[in-house]
Amino acid sequence: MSFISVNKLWKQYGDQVVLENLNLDVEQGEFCTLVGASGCGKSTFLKMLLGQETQTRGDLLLEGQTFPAEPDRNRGIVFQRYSVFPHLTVRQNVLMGLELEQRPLLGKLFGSARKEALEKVDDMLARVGLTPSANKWPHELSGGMQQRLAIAQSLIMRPRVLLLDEPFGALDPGIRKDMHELLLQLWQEIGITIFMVTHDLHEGFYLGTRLLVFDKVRNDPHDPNAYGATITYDLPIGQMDRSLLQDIDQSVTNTARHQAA
Ligand SMILES: Nc1ncnc2c1ncn2[C@@H]1O[C@H](COP(=O)(O)OP(=O)(O)OP(=O)(O)O)[C@@H](O)[C@H]1O
Repeated sequence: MSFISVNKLWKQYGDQVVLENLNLDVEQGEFCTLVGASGCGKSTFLKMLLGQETQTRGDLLLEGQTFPAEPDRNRGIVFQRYSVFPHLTVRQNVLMGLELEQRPLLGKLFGSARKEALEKVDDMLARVGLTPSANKWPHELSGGMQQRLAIAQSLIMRPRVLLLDEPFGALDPGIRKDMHELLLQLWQEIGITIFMVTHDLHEGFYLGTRLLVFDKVRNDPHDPNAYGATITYDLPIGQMDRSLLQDIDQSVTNTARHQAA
């Protein structure tokens, strides 16, 4: 049995078919990168993995069981735009998840429970290089630091699956590179399963162990909503040659042009 199984999965919004017939088996610890033309349903797929959206048809299974219909601690997500709380310091931002989990009503920990939680928080801040900024407010951080905080906030909950929706899309190239190294290091240390959407095929190729290409194989010019995207390539990275990368780039660009027409 696979860690995550996707069987004949479809997603429709009204008359619009967004995703059609997705089939996928993912093992624990895999790092899947998702690429595809804008509007091909990559974020929608992440939302289904998160439990924020439900499929129209088909199965989405976590260890053979239907995915929980609500976001829970199994899954953490980081978006392109910073999702941290502006009124909490860096340390409080990371602590909050633990407090809400252990004291859902009060949202506060005391005594030894708080001390223990703060040790975990400080360890996580050290991992993402934010120890010197622990008492700062989010607005005092750079974009890269805010994304590191968002990642720390997700990872402190020890999710089994980390979902990343273009997490580095808004960052400068130099900072992006640093974030790549940090993410690879955390992924190796923690052994978490990652799904990451990116617009940058080369980023997807560099970071993942497996590249999933979302694309439309069917197009009706008179009814652009009639068909959805599916997974057209599912490739173990490392066994791919440059010409295949160019083919994928071309195919994704063609779909983007179709959609824009
Ligand atoms: N809640 C919703 N209600 C109706 N339509 C939606 C909803 N969410 C997404 N869509 C539509 O589903 C399609 C896929 O959107 P989605 O955001 O998943 O694409 P994407 O591949 O992630 O795009 P991008 O790369 O631009 O972020 C789009 O046409 C979008 O308008």
